[in-house]
Amino acid sequence: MNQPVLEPEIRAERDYMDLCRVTLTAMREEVAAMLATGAGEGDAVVDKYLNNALREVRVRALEELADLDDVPLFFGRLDFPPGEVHDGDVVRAAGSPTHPPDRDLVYIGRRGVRDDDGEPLVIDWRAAVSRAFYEAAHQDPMGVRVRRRYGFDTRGLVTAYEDEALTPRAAAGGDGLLAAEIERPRKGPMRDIVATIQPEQMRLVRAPLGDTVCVQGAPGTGKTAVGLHRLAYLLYAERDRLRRDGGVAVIGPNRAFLSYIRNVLPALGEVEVAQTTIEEVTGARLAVGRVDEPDAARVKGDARMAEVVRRYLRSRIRRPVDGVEVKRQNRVWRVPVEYFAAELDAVLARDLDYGPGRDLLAKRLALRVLRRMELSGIGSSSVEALARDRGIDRALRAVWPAVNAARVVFDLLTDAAVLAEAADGVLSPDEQQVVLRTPKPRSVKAMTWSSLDLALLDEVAGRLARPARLGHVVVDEAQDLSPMHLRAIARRLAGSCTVLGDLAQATSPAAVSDWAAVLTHLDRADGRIAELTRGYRVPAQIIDFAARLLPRIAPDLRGPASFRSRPGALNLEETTPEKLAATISATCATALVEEGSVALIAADADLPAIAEALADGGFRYVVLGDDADPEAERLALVPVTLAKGLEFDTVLVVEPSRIATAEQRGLQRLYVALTRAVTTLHVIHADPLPEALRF
Ligand SMILES: Nc1ncnc2c1ncn2[C@@H]1O[C@H](COP(=O)(O)OP(=O)(O)OP(=O)(O)O)[C@@H](O)[C@H]1O
Repeated sequence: MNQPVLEPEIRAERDYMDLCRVTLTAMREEVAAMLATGAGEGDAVVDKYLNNALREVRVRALEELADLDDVPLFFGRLDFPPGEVHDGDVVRAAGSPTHPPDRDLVYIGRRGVRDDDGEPLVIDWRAAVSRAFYEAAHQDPMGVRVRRRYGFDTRGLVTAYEDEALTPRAAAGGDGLLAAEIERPRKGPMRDIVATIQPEQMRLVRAPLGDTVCVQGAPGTGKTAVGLHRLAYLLYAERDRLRRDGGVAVIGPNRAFLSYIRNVLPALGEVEVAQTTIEEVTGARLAVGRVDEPDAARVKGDARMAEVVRRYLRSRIRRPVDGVEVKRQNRVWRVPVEYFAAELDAVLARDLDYGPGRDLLAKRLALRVLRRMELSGIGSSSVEALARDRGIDRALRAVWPAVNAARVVFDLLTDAAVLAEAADGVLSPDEQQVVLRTPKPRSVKAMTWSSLDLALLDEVAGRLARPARLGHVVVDEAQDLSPMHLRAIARRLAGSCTVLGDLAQATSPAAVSDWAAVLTHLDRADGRIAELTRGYRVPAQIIDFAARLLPRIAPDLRGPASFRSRPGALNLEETTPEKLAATISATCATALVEEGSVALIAADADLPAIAEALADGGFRYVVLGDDADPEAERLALVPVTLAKGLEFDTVLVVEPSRIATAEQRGLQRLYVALTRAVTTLHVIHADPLPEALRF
């Protein structure tokens, strides 16, 4: 229900926002002063560690209290009958616009703001009382009488508000501010959506920490937004536990995407989240230098490769032919070969991974020596020290050699005999052939690595030593991960995860094509699969056009029901090869007149020529994937392989048929490209459109 704009009311709300900002600044200054003066710290020597910990907490608090000028400190208000909500949530601080005796007001914002006396000015959107802001409905008002949403200008100043009376008889409120928020021209990285999270999204955001949730959703249904907000919610609700379990991380498809989402969590006050890619997780600092052919990718990404690795490592273990000799205290202590063999059998019976098995064998041999020493009255050594003795090390090298993960992968992928021995009965001869690297790189150092090689490397490394664990992981664009990638994530999961993706956008040949299987590879088969069906980003005219590809790429999926309709949003511009460059230039020029971000998406191979033509025409742009700052120019040239997860106000997709034929899953790639636009899509082509798109 739209209220006429009452100037005094808006002024009062602005004043209140100012008060909140001043209070936040004071909170921050107080922490900064304590940090500077060392207030509360103990003795510099005796309490060194405690002091350091206190300083770390204060530095983090400062980061969390960072104030972004154009981000409003509250975005909603709930009006309850007096006495209805917990006293500590109600705004009573001096300076609040009204202290009406007939109602309790609760302001909702990105983080809680309290005055000197601890009285709340703004309640965090994740607090229990805030739930009603998102979920109160006419059928179930949750005690709320009026829900107020605010509109802001680009500087974060209140310019409007929308009140919704939540009485059973009232008509449903309009979606005016939601539509305005979505259509607000894009500038820079992704924004948070706390002010307008929808009930179906909020149910996923607030899923308990123990729940693994897998969200399938068409383009623009808010999967990424839901994943990031769930992380913020979990950190609010279970921060200590998540810290204890190793922290949290977001795994995204590439650096361009991570750069795009980088501000969302900090804007919500969450600065402790690692944002990374699967290649960074698995790569042990090795970079990706090549892409596998589809046939090779399918085999390398298959979970059977884990068995190949296991067998290879097992084959390195040999029976002992000599006993063990340890020199200590001027004497030689011996473990006869038959006892050595017995220890080996005992360790093998435990079926441990390669690294822990090796450590255990060393310890058991050391214990045997130690017992002999103790029987002789010489017991000055520890098991740990003895396990590192040169004699034990020599014996282990002959029986259970230490291995290097990169070397193992190199041997498996470059030596047909080594692979055949490990993969016999697991991979067919054809499959073995397809993963072998020819010509063979000269050395491990000379090897270039694909994303799937790195997943293999991680599988080996994971059997040598357990990687650091994480309390919760959000995996975005998960439809592209292979079983081997998913195993690498599972290895690091101490708790649950949030899996986000769209099977229709799966472009990787090694991708798992159903969510139940994804959850099984993640070792979270009991995870819940949910679907988001309302599309927020893409207007109906564009999504309906793109959805023509669905029968070919994902026959079981439907396009989203778009939240918005924009007549004129879709423009098909057919031209001739001679006029293609001119058409592109003219469309870019028109698009740049409007406010907001503009992207040109084309097949990777076509982009350099298009870029050159645009440069000749005097256009300034950034090419995504270069080191250049993606926000340096309004026009971005996007190689289609980097478009996933991104969005722009206006998008030009150039020569769809060339995108469709550039790779095996080219139609899926095209579906991604066609669904990046928030307001307008221009499809520019001289070649005929792919058949599925023709009218
Ligand atoms: N409740 C909401 N309020 C405001 N904006 C929203 C809401 N939900 C989604 N959006 C906006 O819709 C756009 C798409 O969201 P998001 O990128 O999370 O979708 P996605 O499902 O991950 O898409 P893709 O499959 O293309 O990666 C973003 O601009 C996001 O801010």
